[in-house]
Amino acid sequence: MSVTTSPSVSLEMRRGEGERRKLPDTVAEEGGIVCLLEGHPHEEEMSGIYTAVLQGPRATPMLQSAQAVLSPRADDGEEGEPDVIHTPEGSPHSREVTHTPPVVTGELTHTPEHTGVTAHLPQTHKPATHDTTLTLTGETTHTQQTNTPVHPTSHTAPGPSTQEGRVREEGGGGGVEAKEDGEREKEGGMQWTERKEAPRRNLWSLRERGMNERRNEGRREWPRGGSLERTSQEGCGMGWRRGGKMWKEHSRDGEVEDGERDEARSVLEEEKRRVKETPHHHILSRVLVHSSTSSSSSSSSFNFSSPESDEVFSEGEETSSRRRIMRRCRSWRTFLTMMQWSKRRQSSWVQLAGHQGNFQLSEGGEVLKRWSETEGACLSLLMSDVLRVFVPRYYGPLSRNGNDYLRLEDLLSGLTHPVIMDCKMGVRTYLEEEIAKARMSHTLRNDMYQKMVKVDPSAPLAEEHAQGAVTKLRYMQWRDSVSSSSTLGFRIEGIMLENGTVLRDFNRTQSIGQLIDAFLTFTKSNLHILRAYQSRLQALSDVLHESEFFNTHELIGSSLLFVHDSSSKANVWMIDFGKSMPTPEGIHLQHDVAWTEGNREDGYLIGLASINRLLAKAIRRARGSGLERSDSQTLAGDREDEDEEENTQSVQYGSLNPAQ
Ligand SMILES: Nc1ncnc2c1ncn2[C@@H]1O[C@H](COP(=O)(O)OP(=O)(O)OP(=O)(O)O)[C@@H](O)[C@H]1O
Ligand SMILES: O=P(O)(O)O[C@@H]1[C@H](O)[C@H](O)[C@@H](OP(=O)(O)O)[C@H](OP(=O)(O)O)[C@H]1O
Repeated sequence: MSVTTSPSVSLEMRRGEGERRKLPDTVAEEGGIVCLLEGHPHEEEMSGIYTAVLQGPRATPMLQSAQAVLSPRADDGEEGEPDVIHTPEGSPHSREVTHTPPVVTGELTHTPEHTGVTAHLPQTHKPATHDTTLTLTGETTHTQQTNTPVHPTSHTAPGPSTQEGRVREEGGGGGVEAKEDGEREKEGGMQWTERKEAPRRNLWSLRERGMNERRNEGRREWPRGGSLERTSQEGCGMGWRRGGKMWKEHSRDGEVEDGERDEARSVLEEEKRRVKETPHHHILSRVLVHSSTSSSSSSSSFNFSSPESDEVFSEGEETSSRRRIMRRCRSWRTFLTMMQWSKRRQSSWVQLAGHQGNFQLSEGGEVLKRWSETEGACLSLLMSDVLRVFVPRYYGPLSRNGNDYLRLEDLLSGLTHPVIMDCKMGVRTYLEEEIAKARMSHTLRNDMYQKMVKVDPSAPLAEEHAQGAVTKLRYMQWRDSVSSSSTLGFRIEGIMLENGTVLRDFNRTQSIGQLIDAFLTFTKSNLHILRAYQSRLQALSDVLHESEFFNTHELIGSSLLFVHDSSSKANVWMIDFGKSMPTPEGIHLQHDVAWTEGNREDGYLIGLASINRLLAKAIRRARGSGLERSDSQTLAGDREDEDEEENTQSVQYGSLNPAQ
């Protein structure tokens, strides 16, 4: 069987600001497999995961992301599965790959002189009777998410316009062509259906638009205080990783034929087994996690094995180590299968802080957060509060396979290389009820003792060392006191930089100077971004004073999520209401005064004011690097202020009152 993909396989790379590059020297085969041959001149830059846009009437939506590195070598092949690359002499860019695994035999020939790519495919693949064009974009874009119910919006647009399509959509013009289901099916005879609702708008779009509609939709779906609706008919498979175990749901949608699915599944199992035996690698593990999801799922789970671990794709990875790891992925067929099954949309989504395994990326620009009655109630109220513009949209609860979730707007959706920072707000991160509980029972936590010792071996008391454990309250109070929570009313939980590096070591980041440095690192001292944050926080501050929700709730353990991307737009979101409680009758919180047990004050506004103050200082310092005379004088003045503040930073807004 011979299949021709035409007119070309083009691969567009978008990394960094405005950088776009077409890289035509790639190899593809039907089904959306794209690989970059080892030694390809762009191999290094191209390493990464790319989102594929399948086009053409018979393009099967089998691939949504692909690792654009393939390093099969003759000597890497397992017995019975030789992978051979022939490099025609004198033709550095042209290679012939002959693949002869036991079950699948096939051949891919790439002729860069021509625009076409010819693929001789094994019989196990479905025949393609029409031309197929495959385009990869090396960036995150939610519009390509093609879980069964979602059709790639770029179906009628060439790959490079994928981004443009999204931008048009953001602009509110609805520029992306969206055809009705029937039309699509007629057109291509495809088995997928179009999701009529346009994919989620971008973070930066005017959020008011459609908000009421959404809210009403939310109300319809789930009356406040009502019970959870089962909405598993959404039918999207999803994987959830918990304690290293993966369970799967399988979609009812059968894009991939059963035989193929079973076969691929067994190959996948084999690969998982093999990967277990190989050292963990960020890129590979991410690919594997993705490919472990059900075949027709666009959902995926992220597993951050420890707060320090960083499974985010690291672009700073050493090339040779990348190659080494990818070589371990040596079965051509397995690799292809992994790619084919990697059906989730590509996203830079990361869970920066919080409980591991609490989130899943879902389809349609949503994330699923593990259900919490308290958080659900807060989000419900917030959707009709003035604060709603600062809160991810809440689409109601969702039950799936016996698990309940909150459906939330994915705040990273549509962003290219987002840069994010999570600041936990407030002068304390535990509820007063937790103090009462701690008094009743002295449950000891070894895990918290371990975390404590890791940060400061001298922190536990002799008794705690002896028992190798601490109470949760003790740990939480210690956490608040060694970070900037107690003194400044907020602390940095984590930062993800543009290149995917995740910084989480802020346990003891407490001084003004350290925090300003962190802000400058986070914003790369970009004045535009710093100012954008400042103005967003000012707006938040104004709205908080108007908010009924804020007036009537104690916000504990809630975060502000700072997000910007390469376009220098910046936004701040209020997230995590899992411990936000309605204040008892008769208590009216001011949010900007010190906490003493019983007054329930959370110090949220103390934190906000501190961040604002630090941003102002960071701005002055960033400006100072411009070396205008007046600025450098101000800068020197600032430094003195900071030193002074650092020395006088003993005010504890959270009055430590250990219960033990
Ligand atoms: N709506 C969202 N969109 C995108 N990312 C999100 C969203 N909500 C949360 N996150 C990511 O998940 C992380 C943890 O969120 P959150 O604080 O809500 O989780 P949690 O498990 O309740 O935390 P904690 O353990 O502190 O209570 C955030 O730092 C952020 O990176
Ligand atoms: O950030 P760290 O240092 O890892 O510590 C965690 C953090 O304080 C969480 O807020 C807390 O969950 P809650 O806010 O929900 O209580 C969690 O308690 P937990 O382990 O009992 O979940 C702590 O382990």
